[in-house]
Amino acid sequence: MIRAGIVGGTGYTGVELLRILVLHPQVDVSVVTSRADAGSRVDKLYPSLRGYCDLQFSPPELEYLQDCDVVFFATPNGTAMLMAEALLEHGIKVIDLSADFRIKDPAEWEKWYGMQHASPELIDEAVYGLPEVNREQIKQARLIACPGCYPTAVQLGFLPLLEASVVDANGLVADVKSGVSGAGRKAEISSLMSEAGESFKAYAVAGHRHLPEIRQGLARVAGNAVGLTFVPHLTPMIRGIHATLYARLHGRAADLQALFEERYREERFVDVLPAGSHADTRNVRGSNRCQIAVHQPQGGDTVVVLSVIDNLVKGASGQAVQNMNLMFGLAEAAGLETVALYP
Ligand SMILES: NC(=O)C1=CN([C@@H]2O[C@H](COP(=O)(O)OP(=O)(O)OC[C@H]3O[C@@H](n4cnc5c(N)ncnc54)[C@H](OP(=O)(O)O)[C@@H]3O)[C@@H](O)[C@H]2O)C=CC1
Ligand SMILES: CC(=O)N[C@@H](CCC(=O)OP(=O)(O)O)C(=O)O
Repeated sequence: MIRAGIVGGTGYTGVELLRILVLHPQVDVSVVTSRADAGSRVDKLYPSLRGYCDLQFSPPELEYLQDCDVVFFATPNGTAMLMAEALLEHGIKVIDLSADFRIKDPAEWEKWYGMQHASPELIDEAVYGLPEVNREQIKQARLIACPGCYPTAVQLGFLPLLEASVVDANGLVADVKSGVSGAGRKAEISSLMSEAGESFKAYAVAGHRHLPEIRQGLARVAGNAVGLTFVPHLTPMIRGIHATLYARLHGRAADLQALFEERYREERFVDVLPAGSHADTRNVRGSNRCQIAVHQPQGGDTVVVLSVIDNLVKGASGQAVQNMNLMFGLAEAAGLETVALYP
C-alpha cells in the first residue's frame, strides 16, 4: 500500500482528497495535518468520514510525514515551497495542489504571488500535472505542480484548437465562472451566502494570477506566446467551473467536432459531448471529468468551446490523485471511478 500524507486536511481540497483516498484500493492515508485542529479526530470535524478514517490531525511537521511515500499539499500558496525539499530528500514524492511550482519563471511567479520564492531551484524539476499534456513526464516525476482550477478548464478547452493550429492564438478569450468553494474554506466576507447568493459578478479583470499559468500552458502547445483575455466570475453555486472560450478560426474550419473527439478519444477524464450540446456543471459535480462541447455559431469564423469541471475534483484533488496514480505506476483511474451526483 502507498502511504499518503495530506498537509492541509481541514480545507476543501484536503477533505476532498480524503473522500477519494479513503476508498482508493492501493492507498493508506497515514497522516493528515492541521495546525488549528491538531490532536482532534478527523471524523469529528468531518463525520462523513466515520468508519473510513481513524486518524487525528497532526501538526504539519516533517517528523510526522517522514514515513509517507507521497505527501499532498492542500495548503495556501507559499507553504509547499518551504517543505518540499526536505520531503524529497527523504525520498518522498510531493504533489502540490497550490501554485508554488506552476510558473516556470520565478520572477513572474513572485510578481503575481507577491512573495519571494523559497525554493526556486525546484521549479525546473517540477512537472506541471496536467496528464492530458504531460503524462509521460508525470510518470517519472518526484514533484508535481497540480494545475489551478480555472487553468484546467481553460487549457483542456483550447488544447485541440491550438495543437491543430486552426485558430488565431493571439485573440483567445476565456470567460470563466467559478462556484464559491474555489475560494477555500477560510472565513471571508465575499464567500458569505448573503454576499455571493442571488448575485453574479466578474472579478480581477485587470489580471488574475491564473493568467500567467494559462498563458504558459497554452504557449507550450501552440509553440508561441499566445494572446489571452481571461475574466473570472463568481457564481452562487458551491462546486463547479464553467468556461466559455472564444477563438477566431484561421480560415475554413475543419470538422471541429471530429477534431475534439479525436484529440480526447483515449482520455478517460475528458468527455467530448455530442454536437449541439451545452455542457452543464451539474453533470460533473463530484466526478473527475471535464465535459466539453464545441460550437461554431451560424457557421461563422468564431469557435465557442464550453468546458466544465468540478473545481475540487478535476480542478484539484481528483487531478492530484490522477497524478499520483501515474507516478506510482497504478491504473490512471484507480480510486477515481465515480459518476457525477444528480441533481
Ligand atoms: N478550492 C479550490 O477549488 C481549489 C484550490 N486550489 C488550491 O489548493 C490549495 C488549498 O485550497 P483549499 O482547500 O481551497 O484551501 P482552504 O483554505 O480550504 O484550506 C487550507 C488548508 O491548509 C492548512 N494551512 C493553512 N496554512 C497553512 C500553513 N502555513 N502550513 C500548513 N498548513 C496550512 C489549513 O489548516 P490549518 O490552518 O489548521 O493548518 C487548511 O487545512 C490552495 O493553494 C488553493 O489555491 C487549487 C485548485 C482548486
Ligand atoms: C472563486 C475563487 O475565489 N477562486 C479562486 C481561485 C481558485 C484557487 O483556488 O486557486 P488555485 O487553483 O490557484 O489554487 C480565486 O480567484 O482566487
